[in-house]
Amino acid sequence: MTRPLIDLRTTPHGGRSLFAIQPIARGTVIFACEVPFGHVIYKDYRREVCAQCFAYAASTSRNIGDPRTWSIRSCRATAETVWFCTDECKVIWESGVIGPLIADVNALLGKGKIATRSKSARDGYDPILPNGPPAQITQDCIDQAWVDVEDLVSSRARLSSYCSTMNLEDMELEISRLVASAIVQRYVFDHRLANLAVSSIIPTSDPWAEVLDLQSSELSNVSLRPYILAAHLRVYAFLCHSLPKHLRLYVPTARNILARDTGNAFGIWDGDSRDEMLGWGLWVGASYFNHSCCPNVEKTRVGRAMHFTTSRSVEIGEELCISYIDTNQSITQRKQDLENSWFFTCQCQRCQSEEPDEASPH
Ligand SMILES: C[S@@+](CC[C@H](N)C(=O)[O-])C[C@H]1O[C@@H](n2cnc3c(N)ncnc32)[C@H](O)[C@@H]1O
Repeated sequence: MTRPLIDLRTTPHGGRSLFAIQPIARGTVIFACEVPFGHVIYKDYRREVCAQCFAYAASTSRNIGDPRTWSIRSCRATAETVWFCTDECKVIWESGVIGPLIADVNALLGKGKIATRSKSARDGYDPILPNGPPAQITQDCIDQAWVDVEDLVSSRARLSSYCSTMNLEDMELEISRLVASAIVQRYVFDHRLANLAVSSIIPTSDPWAEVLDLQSSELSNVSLRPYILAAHLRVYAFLCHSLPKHLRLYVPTARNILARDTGNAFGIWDGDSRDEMLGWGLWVGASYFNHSCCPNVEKTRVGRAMHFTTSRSVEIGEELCISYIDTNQSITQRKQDLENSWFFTCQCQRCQSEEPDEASPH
């Protein structure tokens, strides 16, 4: 048996993080997470992204003469149509349980969205948070807003009436699809309908326990962008309304997923040059990599999997970090990006040693 290369430890500066427990040569794959626990491909890309391996038809790495959308597809009456790059991908997807179930659910969400759009509220008033976001965001007021929405969804009649006038934005529908796909995976796991190959750093047999173990950024996210609270509550009400009965049982877990999505999700990019972001997903086991502005690990998407490879040789005891942002930027820009999108102040060695540059004039 090979000795493990990495270990999860608590740091003084950035919560838990991964460390090398033996010297590691450059180019070593130190961790691979095979499938996302919940993902979404943006609406505009769905005909161009293979539902099985996420290959992008209009990728710049393909020949210009190639068709820019896929032609192989799966279309069942109950499901949303999905496209594939090859017959082989179609066979793999159709023989699985999760993909077809997610396509069924997405068809329901798509119908729900059409209904809500045609009757959308005109003045932006939303009874879900009637007084708008709280002036001072605290954990208590977020908790209270969730108690209030719970009250709304507890009555099927009030929920239907609310959903028939709600104004669900396109991005909120995408978030609903991500949450719904995670709920499907939880359902599949609980009912032992398929083996979930979710590789983890923390040994546990329950992928849902892994999701709950991820760091929540609910308070920091809502504090920085108060409109997110209403968006999350709308997504929740929409899912309570639209999901089939056997999945509705799991909808209360939506808050846990929403709280952990921002801060742990990875973009699904076209290739490593990050030309286009096609969607995003939660590769749960992979979310323990901290950020460094001088990283020693590179993340690569290989089909549905995320692989993590050392970009230089690493000594025993060294922290293993990826980069969450473009590290070719100035320290001011990096700091801003990390604070705005990831809600933390970077404590990496490079940021500690670099002098702050002149802030750009506004
Ligand atoms: C994807 S999680 C990484 C795992 C996380 N440390 C944990 O305990 O679950 C991202 C969070 O880790 C922390 N973090 C990551 N990189 C950091 C850094 N360079 N400096 C400070 N905190 C960092 C921040 O709290 C950030 O929100």
